[in-house]
Amino acid sequence: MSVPAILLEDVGFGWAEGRLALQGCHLRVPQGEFWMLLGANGSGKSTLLKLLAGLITPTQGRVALAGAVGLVLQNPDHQVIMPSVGADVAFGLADLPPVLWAGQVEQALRLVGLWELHQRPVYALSGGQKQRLAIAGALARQVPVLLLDEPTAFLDPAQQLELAQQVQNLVRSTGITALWVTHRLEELSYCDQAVLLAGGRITQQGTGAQLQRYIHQHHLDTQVAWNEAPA
Ligand SMILES: Nc1ncnc2c1ncn2[C@@H]1O[C@H](COP(=O)(O)OP(=O)(O)OP(=O)(O)O)[C@@H](O)[C@H]1O
Repeated sequence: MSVPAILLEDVGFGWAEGRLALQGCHLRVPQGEFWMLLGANGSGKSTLLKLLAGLITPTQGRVALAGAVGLVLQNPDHQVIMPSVGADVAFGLADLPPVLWAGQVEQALRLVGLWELHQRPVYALSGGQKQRLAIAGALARQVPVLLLDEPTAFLDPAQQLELAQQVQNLVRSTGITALWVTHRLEELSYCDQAVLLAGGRITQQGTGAQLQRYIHQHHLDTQVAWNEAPA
């Protein structure tokens, strides 16, 4: 079996003593696939992404990744910091020799369809364009794994599905692996596989359509907190 892009083996994590935000989590995401992670408020989605991004370390178990990760946050205003599109992507490459910057910036912006706007001020971008700029920042650093934490939280429905489609295309065209956290069932149509988190445990895995069906059949509301894993 080939080396997965993301591997969790029996992972647990507690923010506070005696209470685990994640427990017994097993996950194996093959390289070059687009996966989604779904769960109610407080189910542990952000905690899991923080573990994968290396911001916290597991209390139990093992996390292994194919390489560096790029993290895309809910609100692009928290990570897009330079005044223009091109400058923002170049900023993330500051530790590379400047001779490499131009090519990598152009390639990354072309992949997200923003090259024509590389001189545009960031304040003149739409919400969806800003999220694509944040994704370009990660692509320019040539990370093998992209983690997206509710990237559509601030987008209207049309931009929301457009971004999901664009990430699906990006995964197909570049071979990068993406893990996308969401509350929104309609986004599941774009992923290769999805997993459901409930009460800190991964309780279901399947295609987007299978997860949509499971959630409807069990009358789960992914916007609302359930403390227990569903039966
Ligand atoms: N920095 C923190 N310190 C203490 N507890 C935390 C911290 N971050 C999260 N938690 C707790 O860990 C549990 C899981 O939270 P987490 O933010 O991972 O859930 P989530 O599924 O991402 O929720 P949401 O959809 O609301 O973002 C919750 O009980 C939460 O209160």
